[in-house]
Amino acid sequence: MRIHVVDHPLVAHKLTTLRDRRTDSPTFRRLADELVTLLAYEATRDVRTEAVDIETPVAPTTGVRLSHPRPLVVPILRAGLGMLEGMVRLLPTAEVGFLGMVRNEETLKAETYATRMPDDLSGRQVYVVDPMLATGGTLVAAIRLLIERGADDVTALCLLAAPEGVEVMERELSGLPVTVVTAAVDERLNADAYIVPGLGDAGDRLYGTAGA
Ligand SMILES: O=P(O)(O)OC[C@H]1O[C@H](OP(=O)(O)OP(=O)(O)O)[C@H](O)[C@@H]1O
Ligand SMILES: O=c1cc[nH]c(=O)[nH]1
Ligand SMILES: [Mg+2]
Repeated sequence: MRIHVVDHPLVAHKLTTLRDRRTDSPTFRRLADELVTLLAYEATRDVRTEAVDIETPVAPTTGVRLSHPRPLVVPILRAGLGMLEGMVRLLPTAEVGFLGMVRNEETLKAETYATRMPDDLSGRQVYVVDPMLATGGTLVAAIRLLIERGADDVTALCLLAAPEGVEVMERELSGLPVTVVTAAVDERLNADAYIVPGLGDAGDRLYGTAGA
């Protein structure tokens, strides 16, 4: 497994506002969307392409286009939905699959409540989007499922990661074709397995359900 931390002043600027507890849900959603675009630019560096012959108004030439089979983008519901639009804006021909997963806040185990994507992912490049990599339980389970279905290249885009979660991913997904792209690796997890300093509960902040 490889990890890539996107080190860019615009990413750091937007992430700081995202972390700020005073940032309201509409602004949080907009910033998450903008950050995905910046992360996706890095994350799609190895997206598969093929040569294509075209004619410009001036001359014939050979360019590139995304190759078949199309990449699959998988948001992990609920919070991952906040990253979907930004991702498909950059990869408009991508297919989209869905994984509904929630972390049981007592056991910290990821529970899957919805799966809607192709059964056969043989030879597919997959981009998983989920803002938070905390204990790593959710992403490890999601990526195992994708690889069991045949995906041969999985990139996870996260807004924030905890070092504990990165370590779990490295151990559990060792030797597998997996890359994690994130805007930052924070200090640690707290006793409730929330990322410190983090940004709180990403789903609640995206959808205005804090304290609900
Ligand atoms: O790395 P982990 O310890 O597994 O935690 C990370 C998961 O927690 C959050 O989702 P949550 O369970 O809050 O669900 P939600 O998106 O519906 O709010 C987040 O979006 C990840 O999916
Ligand atoms: O800090 C965290 C940890 C898990 N899920 C979140 O939304 N935030
Ligand atoms: Mg949540």
